[in-house]
Amino acid sequence: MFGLSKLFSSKSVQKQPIITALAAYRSAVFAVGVDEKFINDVELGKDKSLLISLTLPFAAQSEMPAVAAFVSERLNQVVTITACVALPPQCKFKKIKHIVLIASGKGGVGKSTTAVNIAGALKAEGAKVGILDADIYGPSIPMLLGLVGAEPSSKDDKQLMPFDANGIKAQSIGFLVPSDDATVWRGPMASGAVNQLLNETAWGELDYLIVDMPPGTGDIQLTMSQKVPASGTVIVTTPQDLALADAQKGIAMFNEVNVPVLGLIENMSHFLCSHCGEPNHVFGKDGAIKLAQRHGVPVLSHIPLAINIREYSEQGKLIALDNQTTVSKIYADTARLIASMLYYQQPHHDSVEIVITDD
Ligand SMILES: Nc1ncnc2c1ncn2[C@@H]1O[C@H](COP(=O)(O)OP(=O)(O)OP(=O)(O)O)[C@@H](O)[C@H]1O
Repeated sequence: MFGLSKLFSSKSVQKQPIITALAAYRSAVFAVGVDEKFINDVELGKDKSLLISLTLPFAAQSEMPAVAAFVSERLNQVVTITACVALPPQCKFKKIKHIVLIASGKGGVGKSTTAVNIAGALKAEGAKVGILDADIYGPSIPMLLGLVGAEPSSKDDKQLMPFDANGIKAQSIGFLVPSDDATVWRGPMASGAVNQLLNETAWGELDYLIVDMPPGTGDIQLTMSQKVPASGTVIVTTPQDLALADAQKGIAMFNEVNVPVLGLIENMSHFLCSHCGEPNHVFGKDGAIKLAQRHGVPVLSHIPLAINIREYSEQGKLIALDNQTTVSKIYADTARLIASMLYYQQPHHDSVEIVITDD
């Protein structure tokens, strides 16, 4: 997949400076540069510009213009980079490469809004994406994806067909169970229902399945996080002390069940003043950063309190897919970071060899 056979199809291209320039690129997403094994082909255009084609092992297409600008400056030549996304073949569950839980210590912090927009942003970054709404207390994914009233269907009476929302495959516990029933559920019952939904939906091939978890850190959430074969979890919090205290419980819970915490997302982090444009930290400042530092996890993003996030949600549209908005860039940055962390945490990289000598 990442072979070098087709690499440098144009004989007149000098390969080493290109490899060196790509390797020197740095960002939070490409923290160790763009590896030469991602290069698919390099061609010289008629106008002497370089056309580099990459196959990325994680969803990060929207970063290519920045990589191209960097390489272009280094080589003093016009550079265009195109990229497709093909994750390494290992699957976490059936044909699903990664399952990512989106969780929160308390309700109402914007977990579901964040989950659908991360799913949308990963799709926009070139990945095959699904979303599973496991929030038995208040399944809101159907509303957020404009699927209210949709009826689940089955092709063969064995597997449920997922819904298609903007190319994202979606399934919700809300389609199957009235939410009033959920108040009396115990952990094993809830996690059994979610596992059934995970197992009995015809997801097909997915790079990332985002799971919108029920809020909180009780028996239900604990059992679910043990049972779903997740690659990692992202905890959504708001900046208030109470939300942060609950987010801390979330980190402890996932540590207990050995699900890696990829990071925190601080939602409703600040409000941008419509008059002066300055960020106003209505609910407090730096709390998420301090919490993250205490637990050795990163803050993946600070998402503002923005009227258009709520408006898009209420219309069943994904703001992450509207690249005219400032907010969509934040979701895109977050999605690329999550994708990159999932790739680099897998044990398929050349390990660093430590050599101990006598001198
Ligand atoms: N960054 C934001 N800016 C403005 N409004 C937001 C933002 N994030 C979420 N909201 C709004 O806050 C409300 C709650 O969001 P959401 O349903 O995603 O929260 P939740 O944490 O999933 O809730 P629950 O605990 O009930 O599942 C919604 O009206 C949503 O549109």
